[in-house]
Amino acid sequence: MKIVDARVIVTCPGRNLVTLKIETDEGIYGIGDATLNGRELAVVAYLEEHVAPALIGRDPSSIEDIWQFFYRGAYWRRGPVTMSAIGAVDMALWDIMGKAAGMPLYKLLGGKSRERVMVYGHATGHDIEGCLEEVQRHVDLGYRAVRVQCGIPGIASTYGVAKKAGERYEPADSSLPSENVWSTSKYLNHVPKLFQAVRERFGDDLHILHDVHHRLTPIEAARLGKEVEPYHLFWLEDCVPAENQSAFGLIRQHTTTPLAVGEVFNSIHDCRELIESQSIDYIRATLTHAGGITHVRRIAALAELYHVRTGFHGPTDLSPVCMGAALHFDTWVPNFGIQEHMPHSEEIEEVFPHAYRFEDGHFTPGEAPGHGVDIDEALAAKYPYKRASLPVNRLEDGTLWHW
Ligand SMILES: O=C(O)[C@H](O)[C@@H](O)[C@H](O)[C@H](O)CO
Ligand SMILES: [Mg+2]
Repeated sequence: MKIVDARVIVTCPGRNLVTLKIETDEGIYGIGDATLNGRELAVVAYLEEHVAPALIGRDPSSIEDIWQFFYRGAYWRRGPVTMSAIGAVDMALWDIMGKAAGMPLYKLLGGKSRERVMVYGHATGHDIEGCLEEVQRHVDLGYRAVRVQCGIPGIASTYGVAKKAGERYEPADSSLPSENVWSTSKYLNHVPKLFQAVRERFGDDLHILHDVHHRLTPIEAARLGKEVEPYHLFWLEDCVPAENQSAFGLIRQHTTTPLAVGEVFNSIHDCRELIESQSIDYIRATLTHAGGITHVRRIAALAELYHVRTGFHGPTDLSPVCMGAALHFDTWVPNFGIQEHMPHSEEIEEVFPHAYRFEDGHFTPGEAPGHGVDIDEALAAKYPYKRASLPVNRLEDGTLWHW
């Protein structure tokens, strides 16, 4: 089998999504997700100019060699643009090989380690009461695990809070970056009350997750972790920016609240120190942004040695193609923890028909060969690209902060 074509499809059914389609001389094709929220066209250019032409004529079953070719061969290693491009190629090749073998991807990877994949949903509200209503809605839908994010009194807008109750939270909300305001002290004074209220209303069994979105310093994160210990969070996510990985050691010394990190990581080298020092409990690097299945399974294998489990990033800015492939990976990977799930809009679901199904707080990847996600190109073409940027964040005195 030989690759005869590789094309990039950009569509915006409510948000920009980038898909790589690789076709073979045997009529089998595979697709991969290459979406990098707010920087989509950088990956498109990388794929079109530097990757697609070099794929033509190759044997799609040489997945490892093709991965190494684009990783080592670029000379300029790592980084979100390069690794998202490689991730899309890799996902599409595994899809092709699954289709050629007539097997769902999870079987190619080594078969089922579990019957179904637990996911967490997103409950957001402007205040604690609004948040509790949203948690209730998720519990009614069957979710066993819910991420809770609520507005902070005295701060006009904050990460993770949808504009209206029940609406999807889409951070890339304007053409150029919008500006949010942040106050660490207001946040730290308020947020423990949210978890207390969720526990009081929903009891001990519901898994509660929370995303700090990189905003604290290590000692502040340590304080938060300690204060919320009585509410037994499933995890506290991205409590500090992770460039300084040894900082997690300080947080760890102070708290037993489990820590999750890694949605912005794109290589095993970003994860290594955190995993080897056992400073984290869940690793969030996922297939699109971290070089596809071939690379992320190395990360998962390293993590397994240190009792770290997977908790893949799964916002709407990753397309159903990544979600489908991730659900196969989650079904197979021995050290699975949880999978993030932010439902895509109906328009997006129509553009990307898929075999995966939600039931009772869990997903199954389906039995279709490959990753089981397709793209309706004619429909995709009806939604042209629209520039959208992620916000920036400033402290109340105007200092630019982490968003
Ligand atoms: O935990 C999450 O799902 C993430 O933090 C997202 O909400 C990011 O903000 C988004 O992916 C940026 O593009
Ligand atoms: Mg996050």
